[in-house]
Amino acid sequence: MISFLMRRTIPRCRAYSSQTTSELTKVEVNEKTGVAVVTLNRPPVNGLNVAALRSLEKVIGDLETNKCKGLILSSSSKNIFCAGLDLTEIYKPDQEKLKSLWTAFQDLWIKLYGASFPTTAALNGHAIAGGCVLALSCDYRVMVPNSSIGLNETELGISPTAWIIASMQNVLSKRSVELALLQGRIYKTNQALEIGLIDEIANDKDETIKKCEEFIAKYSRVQSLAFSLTKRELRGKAISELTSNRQGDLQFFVDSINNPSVQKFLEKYLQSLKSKKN
Ligand SMILES: CCCCCCCC/C=C\C=C\CC(=O)SCCNC(=O)CCNC(=O)[C@H](O)C(C)(C)COP(=O)(O)OP(=O)(O)OC[C@H]1O[C@@H](n2cnc3c(N)ncnc32)[C@H](O)[C@@H]1OP(=O)(O)O
Repeated sequence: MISFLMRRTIPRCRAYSSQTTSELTKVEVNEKTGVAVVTLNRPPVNGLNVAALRSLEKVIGDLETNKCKGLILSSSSKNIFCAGLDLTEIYKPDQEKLKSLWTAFQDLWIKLYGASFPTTAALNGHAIAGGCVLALSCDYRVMVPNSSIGLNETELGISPTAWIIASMQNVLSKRSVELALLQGRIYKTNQALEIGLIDEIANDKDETIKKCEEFIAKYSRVQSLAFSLTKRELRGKAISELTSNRQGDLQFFVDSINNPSVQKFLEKYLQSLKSKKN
């Protein structure tokens, strides 16, 4: 359990106190503001396996319980926010693990997208596929230059489900969503800003966090209850639709991943990622 100690005399530079809940997700809470920096920590690329998804979901649940004032999602990697689902878990998958993976991803999205406090993504690097979904589930995105963000699922041979489309529709125009999803497009930082996929560019990781803090501070005069009820009104429909069709959504994912042409693509894709270094 994360405890919130509001010691107002703590100097600014020491305000964040480390409260590690797991090696996979580090949590630091600013004791002055009640804002939590949650850092994804699964090297090398923060690939999302069941343990990583569950760890982040638990942290968000704890932050809810402790009436967190805001969340800044970050990464311990130098140049990668998150490379999406762990591809090794969806290539030649164990069927039970595959189901657990998608169920954990659904659970995490429900918590993050529906969080009752302001949420931000401090994108210190690439945010691809599931990594982009994490960013889109937040209320605000700040990214460093020369990084990539987008949903490349159609390139992988799978199609985004309704709740993922809803997350993108929340942020982009209908036209931009169509182009982004149908083309499986990955955007560079400046292109992402142009279409509204991110909200701001920052020079480095520290600045992404500072800009996220500034965004969250804008809510200091807003009543927490009004904030959470309004957010629920805005986002509740997409969440309810997933909640009432979790099994169907899971089956669609499992069938998509088991499709032989998707498996064939994944084999080549993984090889191409590995051979980049040679
Ligand atoms: C309903 C049915 C459809 C369901 C899905 C639809 C909904 C969509 C929503 C969510 C989507 C979920 C699916 C996914 O998330 S699948 C994951 C897709 N991810 C990617 O395509 C990203 C692939 N990676 C990259 O492009 C690059 O690695 C990059 C992140 C840009 C970083 O590049 P770089 O800094 O050059 O690092 P490397 O490429 O050398 O990578 C370092 C090592 O990490 C391995 N790697 C990379 N990505 C992954 C990954 N996602 N999972 C596991 N491993 C990964 C890479 O192979 C290198 O390994 P090694 O050091 O052993 O060579």
